[in-house]
Amino acid sequence: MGRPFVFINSAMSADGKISTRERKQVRISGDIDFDRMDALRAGSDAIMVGIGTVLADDPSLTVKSEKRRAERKQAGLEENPIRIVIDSKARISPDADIFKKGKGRRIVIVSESAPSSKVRELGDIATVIVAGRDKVDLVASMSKIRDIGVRRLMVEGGATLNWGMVSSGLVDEIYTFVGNLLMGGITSPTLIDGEGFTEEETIKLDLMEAEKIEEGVLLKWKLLP
Ligand SMILES: NC(=O)C1=CN([C@@H]2O[C@H](COP(=O)(O)OP(=O)(O)OC[C@H]3O[C@@H](n4cnc5c(N)ncnc54)[C@H](OP(=O)(O)O)[C@@H]3O)[C@@H](O)[C@H]2O)C=CC1
Ligand SMILES: Nc1nc(O)c(N)c(N[C@@H]2O[C@H](COP(=O)(O)O)[C@@H](O)[C@H]2O)n1
Repeated sequence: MGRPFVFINSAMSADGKISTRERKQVRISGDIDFDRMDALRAGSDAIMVGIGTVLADDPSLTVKSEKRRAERKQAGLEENPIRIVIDSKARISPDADIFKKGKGRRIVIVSESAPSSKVRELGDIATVIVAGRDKVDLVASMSKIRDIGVRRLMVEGGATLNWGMVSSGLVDEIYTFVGNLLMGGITSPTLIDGEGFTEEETIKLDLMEAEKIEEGVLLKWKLLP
């Protein structure tokens, strides 16, 4: 029981947006920050994203460095951490890059409302976990993935999943690279969307680190209880 250590890693514009109003992947990080992200991936047991990110970006979530993949293999691990998608209605395509690129286990977490034919189809290429009735229950999901050995979980967004995780009290640390650009837009996704907190509910943070990287800054925050 319990849950893994959970951290969110994200890149955002100076005005707090993680993508533009087109909701497609935007290069915010430079090479150094992408490499830092790759090291975080390689050091995690699993990487998790929401279905919104899969539909928008079609990420592979693989470890890009050959050296890091080799080090994982030497340590008796799969080349890539487990890749997890939160997808209540099983909307992910079997042709998604998460399934096609790189070796390693894939998990799709669906709700009871997912069509059973699609769940069966996904069962051929991934482990399907059911948690929640209409929407994925994130608290139950964390417990289930902890039970299968995930101790360190990297969450790579997007905005709605970040909200779900933070508002459920499931996040320990947040790392944000703030890039030197402005995106604007009332509909552009921010680091954390969802319904938002009231003033009393806001979550206080402890700044662990602030480092200038290329033309931006990396901020590492710990969430306070
Ligand atoms: N700059 C960066 O670092 C990053 C940017 N992005 C950007 O973020 C955007 C995507 O974000 P967004 O559209 O918010 O999508 P998300 O990736 O956050 O996925 C959200 C979806 O997850 C599903 N979900 C299921 N259960 C839950 C739950 N309990 N809580 C929250 N979500 C749940 C919902 O779909 P359903 O009901 O169907 O299950 C929901 O719509 C894209 O524009 C992408 O480019 C993404 C990652 C990193
Ligand atoms: N750290 C970071 N910086 C950026 O500038 C970004 N746009 C992102 N996006 C994330 O990276 C995923 C792509 O992963 P693959 O290269 O396909 O493995 C994307 O889906 C976002 O999660 N991250």
